[in-house]
Amino acid sequence: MEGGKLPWLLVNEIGGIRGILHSHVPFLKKHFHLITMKEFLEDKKAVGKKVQAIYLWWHKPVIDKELLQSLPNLKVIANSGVGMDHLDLKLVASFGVKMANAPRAVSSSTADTGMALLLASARRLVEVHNISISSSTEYCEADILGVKVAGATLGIIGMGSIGYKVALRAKAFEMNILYHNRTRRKAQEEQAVSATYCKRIDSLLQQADFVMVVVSLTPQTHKLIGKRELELMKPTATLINISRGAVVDQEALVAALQTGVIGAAALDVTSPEPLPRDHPLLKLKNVIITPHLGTKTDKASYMITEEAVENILAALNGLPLPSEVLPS
Ligand SMILES: O=CC(=O)O
Repeated sequence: MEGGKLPWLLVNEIGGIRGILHSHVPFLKKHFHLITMKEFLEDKKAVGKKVQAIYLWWHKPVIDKELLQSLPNLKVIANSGVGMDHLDLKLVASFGVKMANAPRAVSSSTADTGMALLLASARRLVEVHNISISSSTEYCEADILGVKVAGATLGIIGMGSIGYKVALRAKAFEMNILYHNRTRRKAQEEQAVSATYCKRIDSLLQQADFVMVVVSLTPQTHKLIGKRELELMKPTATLINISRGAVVDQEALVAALQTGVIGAAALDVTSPEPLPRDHPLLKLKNVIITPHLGTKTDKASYMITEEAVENILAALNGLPLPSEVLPS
């Protein structure tokens, strides 16, 4: 636990289910003395005084008042992703601690996840995979007919950097693109991806064959897609969620899928994650669920760590943080 002159960086653990990746350790060690939660808890007082930064790896460790109180020299918390809904931003700021996220690193891989879910749901990849590996590989064509993606309409709710990259991909798949966003994108950006702005979410929901939710979770977007919104969608439509589970009213979604109000759902996020093993969503044939795959690719996850290091070093050197997040 020596540490030398490098600043001390607290991480949840190294490797394992909730730990930073082993492959990132050499890079992190060039800049910091790494300390894990386990080491911190073994000698809270001595270690607590030395920690200047925390790197949150997929929401861990949990930041609460008690932890903040035991780290008197903490200057900055960097998050391994873009969504900050798991952090009490006001609480952290009240300790004079800065916060940063990693918006640059995540957009392409998260957009790929959205597109992968769209295609997998449209072409029923999970169902047909199961047929292919079952003992009887016979099937009736009528049972595996999918939805033609080219010419179908995709409605993107939330046209930030991830939504925009989804639109770029959807354009290449010859889809018609509608989007809804608090603020309209510039005309040249709309033209670049051939997207049409819908001021009202309702009109997007009524027209789309695929609705993809890409907004951040905030008090305003909590249960943005509820019973009313699902009922506006086409009975053949698919809902894809790559934002946060709580943006969709999950009970209403289960009912909509069970009763044919909508056709299918493909969810990278749920509430909670993972779902309890007896959850009705896990029993539906017209649902695909992935375990918050979002950004999880080799390059994106390394870039996230690079972005975190950039932010932490800026904070420790009293410089502006490239991706500072302020409490609203
Ligand atoms: O969930 C992914 C992120 O917050 O970047």
